[in-house]
Amino acid sequence: MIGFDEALAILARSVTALDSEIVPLDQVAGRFIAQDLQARYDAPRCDVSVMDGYAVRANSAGQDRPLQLTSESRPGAPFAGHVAESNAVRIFTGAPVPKGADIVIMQEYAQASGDTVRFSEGWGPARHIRRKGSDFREGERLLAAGARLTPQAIIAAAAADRAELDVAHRPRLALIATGDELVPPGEAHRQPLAQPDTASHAVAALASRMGAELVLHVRGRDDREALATLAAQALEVADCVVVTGGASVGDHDHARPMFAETGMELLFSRIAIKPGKPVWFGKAGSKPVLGLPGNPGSALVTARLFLQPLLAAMQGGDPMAQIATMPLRLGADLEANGSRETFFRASATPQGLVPVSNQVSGAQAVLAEASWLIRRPPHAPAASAGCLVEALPL
Ligand SMILES: Nc1nc2c(c(=O)[nH]1)N[C@H]1C(S)=C(S)[C@@H](COP(=O)(O)OP(=O)(O)OC[C@H]3O[C@@H](n4cnc5c(N)ncnc54)[C@H](O)[C@@H]3O)O[C@H]1N2
Ligand code: MOO
Repeated sequence: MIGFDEALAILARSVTALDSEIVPLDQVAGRFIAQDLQARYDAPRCDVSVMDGYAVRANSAGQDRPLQLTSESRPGAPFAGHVAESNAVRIFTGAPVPKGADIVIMQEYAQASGDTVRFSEGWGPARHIRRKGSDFREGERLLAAGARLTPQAIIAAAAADRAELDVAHRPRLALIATGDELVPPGEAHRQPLAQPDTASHAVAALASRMGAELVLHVRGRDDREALATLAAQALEVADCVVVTGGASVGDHDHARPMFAETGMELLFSRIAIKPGKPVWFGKAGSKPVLGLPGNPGSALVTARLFLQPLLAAMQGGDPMAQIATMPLRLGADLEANGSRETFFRASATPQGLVPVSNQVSGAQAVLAEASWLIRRPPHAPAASAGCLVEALPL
C-alpha cells in the first residue's frame, strides 16, 4: 500500500491540462481560467467619493460660515471645475472628487439652504475618498492562470473589463457504476435484493460542481465482458473515466480487469487511507481512469480526495490546492484511528467540527450532515473537544 500524499503526487504528475476555449463571461462560472488576466485601467480611474454629501476643502468646512454651492458631481457626470475655499460641490457616491476638494462630508452633517450649505461638527476624521488606483492599477494581474472562476473571481474578471474569458475545456466524464445489485434510484423498493445506485450520483454531482460534463453515466453488471465493452465505450466518448465498485479483491471485482484490453497502465492501487483503501488509478493512453470503492461513504470521500484534484488538474488548476487542510477546532471528542491515515466525516457546528455518529463506509444517512473531512495521521490517538485538527471542506 502507498500513502495518500504519494498517491496524489503520482496523480498530479500524470495528468495534463485540456486545451482552452473562449467563453462569454456569463458562462464561465466554476471553470478554470487558462491565462493570467491583467487590468486594462486604474480602478478607481480617479479619486471618487465613498459617500453622498459635499466635496469641500477640509479647512473651510470647519469654519462657522456657509459655503457657496457651485455645482454637483455624479458618477459618469463629474464637475470639471475647481473647488475654491468658499465653495462646496454636491457629490454622490462613486462620483469623481473635483479638483481642490480634499474631503467629502456626509450629507447627514450638512444643512443646505438655497445655494449655500453649512456643516455641524462631528463628521470625524474620515475623508470618504477612494484614491485613484487604490483598488488596482492598469497592467496589474487580477487573476492567475489556473484560478477557479468563483463568483468572487468573476467580479475580478469583469472588473478587468473582459466580456469573454479563455477557460479550460470542461472535462468530459464517463461514469460507470458496477454491481449486480444496483438499480436506478426509484426502483430498489420493489425488489428485495436490489440496492439503489447512490454512489455514482454523488460522484456525478461532485464532478459537475468541478466543471465536468457528464457524457456517459451507466450501471454495469458484474460481468467481465460486458464491463469491458462499457470501458471501451467510455474511453471513446470521454476525456476521463470513473468506475465505482468492484475495486476490492473479491471474485466479482472487475473494475480494473475491465480495462485490460484498452492497454490501461495502472499507476497506483491500494492506498493506506480509511475510507478508500481500494482506490486505484491508471491511464488509458492520455486518459485518466479512476476506480473508487463502491461503499457510498468511501466513494464520496475518495471522489473528493482524488477526483476533485484530478478534474482541477485537467483544467489547469492546482491539484494539491484541492486537498489543502486548515486547523479547526473539534466540537466533540474524536476517536483514535488505526494504522491507515483516516478521513473522518464531520459536520460544522458553532462549537466546532463534530464527527458524524456513524463513520462506517457503507453508512449513508449521516452523509447529508457531513460538510468537512478531518484528516488524521496513522495511529492518531483520540482527541478531545476543543483540540485543533486538520480539516478540509467536503
Ligand atoms: N477481503 C477484503 N475485503 C474487502 C477489502 C479488503 O481489503 N479485503 N476492502 C474493503 C473495503 S475497504 C471496501 S471500501 C470495500 C469496497 O469494495 P468494492 O469497491 O469492491 O465495492 P463493492 O464490493 O462493489 O461494494 C461494496 C458495497 O457497496 C455497495 N455499493 C457498490 N456500489 C454502489 C453504488 N454505486 N451505490 C450504492 N452502493 C454501492 C455494494 O452493494 C456493497 O454493499 O471492500 C471491502 N472488502
Ligand atoms: O477503506 Mo473502505 O473504503 O473503508 O470501507
